[in-house]
Amino acid sequence: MVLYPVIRKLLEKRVVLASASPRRQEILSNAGLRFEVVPSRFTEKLSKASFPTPYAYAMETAKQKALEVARRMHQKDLRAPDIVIGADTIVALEGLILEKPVDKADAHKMLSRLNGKEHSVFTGVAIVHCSSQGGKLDMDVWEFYEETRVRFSQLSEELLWEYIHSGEPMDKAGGYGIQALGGMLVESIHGDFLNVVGFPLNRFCKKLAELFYPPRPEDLQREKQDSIPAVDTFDNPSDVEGLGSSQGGAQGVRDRPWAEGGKDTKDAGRRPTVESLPPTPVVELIDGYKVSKALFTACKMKVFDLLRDEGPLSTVDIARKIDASECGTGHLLDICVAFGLLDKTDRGYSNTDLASLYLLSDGEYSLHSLAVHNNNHSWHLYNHLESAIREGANQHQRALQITVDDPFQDSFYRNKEKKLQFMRAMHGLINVAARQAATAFDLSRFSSACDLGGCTGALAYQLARQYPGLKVTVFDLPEVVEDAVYFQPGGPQTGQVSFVPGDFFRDSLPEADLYIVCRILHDWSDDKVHQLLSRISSSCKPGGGLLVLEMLPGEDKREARAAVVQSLNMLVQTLGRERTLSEYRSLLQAHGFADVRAAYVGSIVDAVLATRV
Ligand SMILES: Cc1cn([C@H]2C[C@H](O)[C@@H](COP(=O)(O)OP(=O)(O)OP(=O)(O)O)O2)c(=O)[nH]c1=O
Repeated sequence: MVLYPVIRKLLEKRVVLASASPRRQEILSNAGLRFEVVPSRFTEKLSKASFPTPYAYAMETAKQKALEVARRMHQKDLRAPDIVIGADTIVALEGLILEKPVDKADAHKMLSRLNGKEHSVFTGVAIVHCSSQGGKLDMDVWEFYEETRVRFSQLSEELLWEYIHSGEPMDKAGGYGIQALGGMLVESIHGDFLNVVGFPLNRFCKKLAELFYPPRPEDLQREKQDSIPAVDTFDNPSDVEGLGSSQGGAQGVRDRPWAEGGKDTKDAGRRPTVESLPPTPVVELIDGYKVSKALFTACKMKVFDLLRDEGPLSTVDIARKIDASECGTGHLLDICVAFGLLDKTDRGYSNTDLASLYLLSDGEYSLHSLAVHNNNHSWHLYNHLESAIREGANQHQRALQITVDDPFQDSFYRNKEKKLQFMRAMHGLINVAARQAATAFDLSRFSSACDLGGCTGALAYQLARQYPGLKVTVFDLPEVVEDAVYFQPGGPQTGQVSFVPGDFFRDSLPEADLYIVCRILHDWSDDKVHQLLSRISSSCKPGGGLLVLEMLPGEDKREARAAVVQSLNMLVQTLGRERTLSEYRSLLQAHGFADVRAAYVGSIVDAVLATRV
């Protein structure tokens, strides 16, 4: 039986499971999927320390497993499969990632760690859609993860060893198999059981549904928010052709790279009525600014730092320490709990993992300064959004009484304090995206790179970490370079990175095999972008590369929410806008670059790589 038409859609495709795991094979074939099994040869050796979260590591490993198989099959057959599915399951406990034990002693170490405690099992899944033209392989990747919480009973040493001697732990993440003898170790589980066994089938079906079929308004009403749409939602004779039909899918639509939103002729002209539309999304949209402002305020008042240093704390204690009213503090804390930033127990409030990772003022992936910058700067500009829309121009003059020819020199860097705030904000943001940006393409053929407008060097250090043979020059304004030293991380890669002060519109660019512009082109008007590209093009040798890291909105601008929001932000704050892949392709080709390729890697930047002819 094929339960879901989304699975049935895949029956028409050549689908490959890039996994040797017998559990994954069983789960997918039980669901009615037909596929070939080609185990991946990707060795699971990514540096765990370079990932902000355990699930980011699992997703990247899953992606690399699938990409390896797609490339190998394409090379061998000159015909890649249509779809390659990769997965990686890990166990995470107190910031530690546990994979398969290497021997019995290792299994014992892992099981002892898990003993009597709750841990998370994450499975990262990558669905790679392949197409080839003229022998060249194009791949779009769709990634997601699922988390299941599992609690172990308190187990005796004797029982642990007996279990280890059964041999079951050896090929399983965390050293146990919940589906067999290991089930006896487990006291409770919260979440998808199959996710623990190696494949989150339910979430997989939902993802496929998202990729193929945009929901219709009446379906939103009929289904629970997070449910798999009912069969008749899909069984529509005018539905999309399937994965293979969306030529260059990810180029056009990123959130659903392979769907053809709005093409469903049966729905054309249908209007949602008040009775059929759930009001919640609109109310949530209206309330969005209240939540943002609460988050900014909690950051500004350093609530998360306080709880890291002294938590758990009660409302009264927090109010006293942040010098605020008890009633106001209570509201602020409640909002943080409701949005998953704080936990509340009998002992008081404490940071969740999310807050510890992103909202402390000094964490590696801290977005604290970004929140403060939004509060202190962007917020004022957005008060004049209507004027920005009417005039099609930024609002520095109205909001801050500043005439802006150059948003950086005239506004963001207008005094030392503002400059450092902006640098800190960008540093956190780029750090979060840097790993995915650095590995979106294999850059190992380049021996030198120049990151134009590379600010604190966040991307440069990550590139150095990923490519030990690469020398990276960060080229930025003198006032930025003078303070970049405050952001230098420790570690051997610092020797690969150097800073050169200069203005990329005026001064000669450092020599490099690869030029990089990360979130730079979107700041500028088309004229300025042409100027800059022309300067890069003159400096770049034939065969050299240009890597553009920007968000890529869908061609029809309805998709890729984060990108369209960011484009609006560019209007309000700068002289530029986000551009689509085809716009970048034309720009790059006009300046002597060819072989323009795109990788859709994340919500902060996507990547476009081109070669100088
Ligand atoms: C926690 C747990 C994991 N596992 C398994 C699922 C995965 O097969 C394995 C984790 O290893 P993975 O590296 O995710 O997968 P794999 O090596 O088996 O296969 P491949 O890399 O070729 O895709 O652990 C269970 O079977 N039961 C469990 O309870």
